[in-house]
Amino acid sequence: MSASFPFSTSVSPLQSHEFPRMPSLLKPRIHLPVLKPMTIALSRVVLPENLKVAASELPKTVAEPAEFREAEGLEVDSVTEAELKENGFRSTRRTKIVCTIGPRTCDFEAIEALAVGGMNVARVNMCHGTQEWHRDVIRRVRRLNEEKGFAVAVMMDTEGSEIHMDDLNGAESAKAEDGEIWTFTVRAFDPSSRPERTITVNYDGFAEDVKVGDELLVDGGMVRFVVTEKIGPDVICHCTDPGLLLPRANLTFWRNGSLVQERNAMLPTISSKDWLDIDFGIAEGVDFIAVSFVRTAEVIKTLKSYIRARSPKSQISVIAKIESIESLNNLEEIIQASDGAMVARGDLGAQIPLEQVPSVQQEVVQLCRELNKPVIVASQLLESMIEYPIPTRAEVADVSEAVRQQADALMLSSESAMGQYPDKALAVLRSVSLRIERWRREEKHYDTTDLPVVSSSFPASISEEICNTASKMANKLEADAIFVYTKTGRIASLLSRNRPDCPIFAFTPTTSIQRCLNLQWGLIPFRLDFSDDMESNLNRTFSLLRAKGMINSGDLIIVVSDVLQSVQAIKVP
Ligand SMILES: Nc1ncnc2c1ncn2[C@@H]1O[C@H](COP(=O)(O)OP(=O)(O)OP(=O)(O)O)[C@@H](O)[C@H]1O
Ligand SMILES: CC(=O)C(=O)O
Ligand SMILES: [K+]
Ligand SMILES: [Mg+2]
Repeated sequence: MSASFPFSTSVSPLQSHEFPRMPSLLKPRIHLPVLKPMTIALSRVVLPENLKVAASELPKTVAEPAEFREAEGLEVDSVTEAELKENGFRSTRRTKIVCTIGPRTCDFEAIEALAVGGMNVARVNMCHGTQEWHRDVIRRVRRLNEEKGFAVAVMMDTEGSEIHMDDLNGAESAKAEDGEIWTFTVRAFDPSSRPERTITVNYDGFAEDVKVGDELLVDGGMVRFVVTEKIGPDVICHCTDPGLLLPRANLTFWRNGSLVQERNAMLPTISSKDWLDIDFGIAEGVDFIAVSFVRTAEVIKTLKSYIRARSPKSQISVIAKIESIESLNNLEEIIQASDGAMVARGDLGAQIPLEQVPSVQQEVVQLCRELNKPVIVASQLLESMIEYPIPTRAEVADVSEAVRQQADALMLSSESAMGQYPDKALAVLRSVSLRIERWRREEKHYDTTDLPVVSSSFPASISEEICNTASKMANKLEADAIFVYTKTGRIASLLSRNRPDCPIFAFTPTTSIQRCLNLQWGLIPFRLDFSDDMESNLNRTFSLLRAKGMINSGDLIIVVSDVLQSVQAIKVP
């Protein structure tokens, strides 16, 4: 596994697409019924956490304390349930979808529409908005889960110490025309006193670090300027590639064809504002924290131990965003230390030549799979859908490629945060994922990847081998599904990592692990209280799922659990 990349340092030209396009015929949007989770009471064995008794020694049923009865039954995301019933579970979507929530999608109805459309994870980006704004969004997602039976996870994305422009005093964008003179400054202004064509930069060392002749790239080259003069805190620039400046757009500067990394490279990965946002995220109980501009594994380890100390019981997963050159040089250690990774192609494409982004994407996706970490492919998947109701053919090809690589999840950014067609963009991700996944199965593109051992202890490596074997068995026997009973989620991940042909029904007792599993490829997470008596667990789940119409008698199920270290092949009675 190679973790270093040879980079050329040339600046690659890429313009924003300016093709005029015709209004087009749209596929009808998919409307799925929203169903309440159904709770069916059945008697069962309740085993206290600290009581270790062989399953065979347990009575088949015991009277249970009242507090357990509440949580009894089987809960699955209501949209997943509808999909399972509609299409049969062999054809459910394996690739997960993360949607960034922004001004266009922040109200309850809009979030609900995204959830109905298949959003698995809602992302809030702390670069934008206030904590209050994000708190409202997070609570709406939680309320939606509670009231309407979704299991949408929440991801908080840190701002990080990137250099960016100000928020344009609330304007949606500003247009920079070819040849115009703009001033980038470290001075701040009141909205009323801001001079025309003047942008405040958030990094105090900015005016000192840039030199006359440097190129200033907005959002990785969507708009370009050249520095013509420096006057104290003001940097006077000449626009060489016109385009739209968006609020808080990222800025990089380049000298003689290389990215300039002077003092900004010394800024901390997690700024003091980020630590406040992290405290906020822990308090709000987010499921994932995505760390921007990670450079080393150390920062991930520090954050993970901070979360453990602040909130020992929380299940927050830390996602490393791969978007800087340094992260590529330390890729393997970073991914190893994290609970997952994101190929953040937006900033990545501003740090390395664009033509190197696809190979880095493939490398990160592959490495994550080897190390058993979920991976998200992010940014500009459907960029043109910010303005247009259908994607370009090239965008569909890009999404297809990420699905073909079997990334765990795809992410919408501006398309869902501030675009005109968030629901249509989501529907495109869904339909392309379904089509490409089916094509891959039909073509029998079976994976022959030999996955390296990831477990560090002997018992863990037994579970790992069981999962590998179970997946192979499922493919060979053309099983309808794999059922996995897991308290920690680990063996569900190990099964997902094998990318088997059939879906994986993951039963787990806690809602936080259920939400967390929602980011991983091919997993259909259910919340279910189960016991150490696998026979009774199975009988119970079979009858619950049969009653819901989600499985049928005669379906072939491969069963794995962290209770029994075994693989079973069972026909649903
Ligand atoms: N909470 C928000 N409030 C206002 N605008 C937002 C919000 N979240 C996102 N946006 C808008 O959507 C755009 C895309 O969102 P995204 O999260 O991808 O941000 P970004 O700043 O481009 O990237 P990064 O993830 O690198 O921070 C942003 O540039 C911004 O214009
Ligand atoms: C998502 C993100 O941070 C990026 O693409 O830069
Ligand atoms: K961010
Ligand atoms: Mg970024």
